Amino acid sequence: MAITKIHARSVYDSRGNPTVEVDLIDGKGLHRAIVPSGASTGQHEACELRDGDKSKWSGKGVTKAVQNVNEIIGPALINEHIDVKDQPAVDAFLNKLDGTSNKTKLGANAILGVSLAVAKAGAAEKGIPLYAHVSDLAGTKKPYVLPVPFMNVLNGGSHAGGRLAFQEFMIAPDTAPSFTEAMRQGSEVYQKLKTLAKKKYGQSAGNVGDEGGVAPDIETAEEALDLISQAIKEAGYEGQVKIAMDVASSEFYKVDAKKYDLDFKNPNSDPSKWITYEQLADMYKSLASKYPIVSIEDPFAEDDWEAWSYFFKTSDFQIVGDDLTVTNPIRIKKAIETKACNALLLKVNQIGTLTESIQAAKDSFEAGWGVMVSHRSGETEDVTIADIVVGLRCGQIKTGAPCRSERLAKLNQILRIEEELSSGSPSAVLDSWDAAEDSEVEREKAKKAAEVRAKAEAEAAANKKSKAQKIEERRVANMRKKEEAEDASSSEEEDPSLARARARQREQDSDLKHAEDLIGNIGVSKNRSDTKTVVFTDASNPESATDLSSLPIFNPSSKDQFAKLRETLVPLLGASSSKAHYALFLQEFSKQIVKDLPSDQIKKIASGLTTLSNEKMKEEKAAEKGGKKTKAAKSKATLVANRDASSKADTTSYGDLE
Ligand SMILES: C=C(OP(=O)(O)O)C(=O)O
Repeated sequence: MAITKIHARSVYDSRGNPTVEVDLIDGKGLHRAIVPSGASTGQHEACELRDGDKSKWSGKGVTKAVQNVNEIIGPALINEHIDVKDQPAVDAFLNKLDGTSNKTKLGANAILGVSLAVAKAGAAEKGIPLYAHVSDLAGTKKPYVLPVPFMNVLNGGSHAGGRLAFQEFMIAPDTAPSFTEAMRQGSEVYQKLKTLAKKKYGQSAGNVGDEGGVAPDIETAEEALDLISQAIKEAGYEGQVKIAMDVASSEFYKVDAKKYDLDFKNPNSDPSKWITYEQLADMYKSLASKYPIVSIEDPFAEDDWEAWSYFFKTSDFQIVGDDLTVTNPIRIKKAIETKACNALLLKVNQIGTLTESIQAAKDSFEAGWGVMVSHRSGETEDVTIADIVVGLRCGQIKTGAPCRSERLAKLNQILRIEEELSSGSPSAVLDSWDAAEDSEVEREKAKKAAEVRAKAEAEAAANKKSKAQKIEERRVANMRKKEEAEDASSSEEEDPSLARARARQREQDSDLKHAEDLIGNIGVSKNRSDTKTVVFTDASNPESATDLSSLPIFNPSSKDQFAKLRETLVPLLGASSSKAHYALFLQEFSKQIVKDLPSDQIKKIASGLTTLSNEKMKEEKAAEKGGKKTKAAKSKATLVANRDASSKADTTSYGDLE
């Protein structure tokens, strides 16, 4: 469909600064994109063209970039007649038109606005959602992966006042069973945090920073992490909601001294307190040993490569490159080669076109890295990154706190996508710390597990059959005995009806005995209508029958009594955990013992099992791989939904919990 018009204008971002908005019109209608803008920008980012005229908007005007779209890019692109579905051709044309390596001639903000508007036009022409179009462009696997939202709930650094040097403290609800549920957990923790911050630091601590997080005037990372940990605990998500940090350390790196200044917002900062990268690395490790930190972004400055490689060698969590890699395939290549980090922060405006952003993600995946799609601190109502994170199957997004509409716009869009993909039912977490590219491995694992399960079930069925056969054999043998007995009694001239009754009784006794031998020695109460009575009979001493239900241990009512019951049963049952049929036994057992509970209680139990399973899987993976890739995989979260014909969420891995 031919583009008939491309028009740009200057609008405002969430900080009240001008930014570029592009409208593209074709036969399908209007397709609009608005460009975001960073504050802690990396030196190596593509050029954001600002007017620089201090008399207007303090030099932040974008009238030149707008003009470039309206007078150069728009007419040239319309004239070129490139198919809007062919994003690589469009973006290659835009780059050629600019002709510089960093988009300094036309401006990355001008180019990106057009690139994203074209992507929306391409999706509209195909009649599919933008995330599906992005997925087609990138050639990503299915099922789709909904991301874990890394929510920046406490703002510091260049995004807030106060003395705190580290820029972002995020919560990651990575064990939630769906994106919807992750949002609930995040929002509950956030509200708790706000209350706690105000209580501890006064009313103004509830004021929010650029990305919607609270911004109390605190000085150290420990203080921030203590506050967040307490909020997680009070919200009831201890052990479930994790923490991530974006240190944005380029902001406080002293290039000449080669040191980091944690007091960088103080104009009279004391140079004797600036620290080396080794000291900063020790600080991160010590924090990670105290708090559930799963991911650290920009721990070192953008060109302090030595520090990155040093840290990567000796740490065990996700290390994300932002200012270091700037979504630029050349810098990503260098980071891969020097083993500087294991995840990419993907910001579309750092590189300036959708095609190059897709390439950056693909290069990262290929190296076994994680990819976290990111907003900028200066944002707008544009939600394109929500579709990009789903289309690229990254599994992680950071787009601020669950507060301020420019942040929630993206999160709300993912809620809509989740609803669309799962037709209204919550999609399942297949593996909350599994990387998107690892899902293949997981599927293989699940297939193997299903085969093992099927084999065990077949064996169990075969065993059952042979027991039934044995009982039948016994029955036939008894019949024979009965006939012999009848023959004998008739020879003794016994009353035939008496002889038959005696033989029948013998047969019944014999059947019961054999059934006990075969099935085990737990007998069901003779009073079958009272299901609570359970009689245990010792096979070696049939006279000694015990009514288990009469024992006080099996009749608990207080918390302590239930604890006692648990302490008694867990080691008794757990002693068989290595046996072949234990897992099968537990599947049925757990279903039966919860079936009378209300659904919300069952859900809680299932969620506890999911958390346990995720932790186990992490351990297993770490044991299996034992190497660097595990770090990235550990910190990648996936909420997976399947866009098949029925649009149902893929919950296959939860079969066992159903
Ligand atoms: C989102 C961030 O902030 P900014 O947009 O200011 O770079 C970041 O540093 O990751």
